[in-house]
Amino acid sequence: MQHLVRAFTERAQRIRRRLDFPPTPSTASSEQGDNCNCANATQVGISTAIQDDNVWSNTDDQPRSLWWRFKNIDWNKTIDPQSIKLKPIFSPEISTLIFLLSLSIGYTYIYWLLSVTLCFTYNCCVIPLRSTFPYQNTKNTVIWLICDYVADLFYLVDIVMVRPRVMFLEDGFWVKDPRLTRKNYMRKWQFKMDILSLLPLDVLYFAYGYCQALLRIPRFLKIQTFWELYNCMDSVLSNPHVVRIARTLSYMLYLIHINACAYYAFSAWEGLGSNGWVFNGVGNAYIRCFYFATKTATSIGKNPKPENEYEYMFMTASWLMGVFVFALLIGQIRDIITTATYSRTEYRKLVDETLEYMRRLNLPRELQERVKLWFTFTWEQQHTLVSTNTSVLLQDEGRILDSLPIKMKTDVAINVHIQTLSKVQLFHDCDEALLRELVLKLRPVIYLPGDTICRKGEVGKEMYIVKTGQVQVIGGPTGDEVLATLTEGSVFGEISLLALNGGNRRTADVRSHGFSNLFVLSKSDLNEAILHYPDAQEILKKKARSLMRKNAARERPLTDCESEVIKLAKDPPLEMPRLIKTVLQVVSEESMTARLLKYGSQRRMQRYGDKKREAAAVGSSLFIPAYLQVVSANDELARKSTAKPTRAPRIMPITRSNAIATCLKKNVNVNNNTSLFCHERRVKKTTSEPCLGLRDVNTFQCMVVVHREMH
Ligand SMILES: Nc1ncnc2c1ncn2[C@@H]1O[C@@H]2COP(=O)(O)O[C@H]2[C@H]1O
Repeated sequence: MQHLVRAFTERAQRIRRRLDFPPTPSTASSEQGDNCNCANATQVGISTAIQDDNVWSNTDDQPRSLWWRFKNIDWNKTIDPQSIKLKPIFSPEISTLIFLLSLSIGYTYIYWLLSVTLCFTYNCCVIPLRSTFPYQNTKNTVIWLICDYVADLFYLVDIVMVRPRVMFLEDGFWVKDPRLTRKNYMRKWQFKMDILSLLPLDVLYFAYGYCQALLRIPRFLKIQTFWELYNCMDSVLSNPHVVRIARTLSYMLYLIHINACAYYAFSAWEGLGSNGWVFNGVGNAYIRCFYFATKTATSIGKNPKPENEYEYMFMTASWLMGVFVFALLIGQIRDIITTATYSRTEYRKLVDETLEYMRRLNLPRELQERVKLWFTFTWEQQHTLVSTNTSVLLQDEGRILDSLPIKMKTDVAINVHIQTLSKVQLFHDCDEALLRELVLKLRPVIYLPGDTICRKGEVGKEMYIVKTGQVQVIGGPTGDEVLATLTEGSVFGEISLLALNGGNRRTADVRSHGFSNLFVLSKSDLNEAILHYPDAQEILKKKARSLMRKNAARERPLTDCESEVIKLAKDPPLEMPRLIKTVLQVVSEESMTARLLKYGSQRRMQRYGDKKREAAAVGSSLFIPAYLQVVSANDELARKSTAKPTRAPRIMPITRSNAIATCLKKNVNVNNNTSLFCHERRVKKTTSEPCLGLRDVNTFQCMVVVHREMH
């Protein structure tokens, strides 16, 4: 049961991990076999790791024995040095076996490096210690020798089975062929050093005795593995500064360790306690000597005074090491910490400067508090300073990403914002290329509760996407009605940007409801991006038009007939040429010639004839709606379109009673039973809504068309 529970937990964790790394658009292409290119190498690595994961953790959920796992190791498989993700060790069995098994699985490569590095560290620390301090004696020699040879075994396995199988890059491609990887390893300097590191000088034990640990000094040559481990950890851990500090500290500690060993060796050579400078042999020798070495290396002082030239030389060398090497290492640690805390330091500086500036100007306390709140919230949300005139990826850390190729930068941006962008309906329907183009232009901005994001009537210069939080669109006849509450993934501010309202003015107030995190897209960026994507333009426009219609309906209550003014369209009908008038005078009005001249074509003649008959039936003039425009007194949009008719017909809802009132004003004889109609074909071209003529009892949509061509 326990095994099953563990297996399920691991599976859930694996799936969660995969969800944490949603595939970027480029992933798919990068997972295609061996011929992947360099840029996608990391993704290949990760995907390999995921596949390899299955070997290790029973895809069919059957508990596997260690023996089964061992049997199924593909010893010819190459190791991907990129797939070095640290994974929890999910097999609690004997750790050495895990290391052995891990040889066949790329992603545990880092564990292998760790184990070889531990052996290397053991050798580095123990060889000088045993050579100087009297810690090896005949009683414990066997234990020391066992430890030595276990470490040597790891070295050997590494040289024979691991190193020759590590993949390498050639001409931008990963080489996986085991023969080539072996050759590549044997060509390298590392191979020579590794072979030398296993030089069996231990055979000289027979001549000089088992306590000559110094004979193992070639084991130091395995230092490459130590460096490789740190490099891997640097790229694997989310906080590489810790690794860097650890590495620098380990150098410092090792220097002190060597110094302590040297001090003891010196003291033993001169005779323990033979003068005031040497170690007096009291207490734990290693701790006392380490203490002495630390004081000297860090130049803290209060060291015993040297009494002969050799001691002076020793102290001088120790102090020099303290001044140069330690100063260098401590400087490195300072740099690492400065880099790690750069963002926070910059943030603090900016906050302090801003608050100081506001204090100097004696700005209201409330405003100062709001600014402070904004800084705090922004920091908590983004852990970076948001510059208001640069894009998402051109902020602090983004500036560093600037050196990346644009495609990679887009991948990073998409990954960072994938959750929000996937909720934007607009991007669902649009071309993926547009999304990639837009994502680099998005700029994050935070609003506090109650902040006005845009005001009705302002010139619209930006469009917004809600990342988190809620914003309210305020409008309606009274101007304080909440028209809509927009949540994550909603887009607003596009109407004025696309100039769909006949101008570039905002059509509503938009206010932040709580704390809201938005993406801003400037007009120029939007225009530049959608220029080549007419579909996206159309989607945006369609959405904007539907919003405008909704707002117009809201702002013009159906019962309010008084607010509507009716006037004749400005453009006079085209005048008939004089020659045609003359001909018409001489031919009969009912003749075909006269009718053709009047209507232009037989089709039009027939159509107009039908309409005329229908109009005559209700005693009205022809094409009432075509000559009229209904303008709401408070509808700015409609007034604008009167001044400058657009090519697309404008369609506005009015009540049936209004339509009748309009007709009566124009001396058009209609009553409640009258069926009104307009130029159906034109209306249908631009809308799928039913056009005028519905015999609805109370209200109906009267499509009033204002279009030059209609006259
Ligand atoms: N009824 C509505 N529902 C949702 N959003 C709206 C509504 N009316 C206006 N908006 C949005 O509010 C924005 C205000 O600025 P714009 O006019 O540029 O674009 C507007 C629309 O994006």
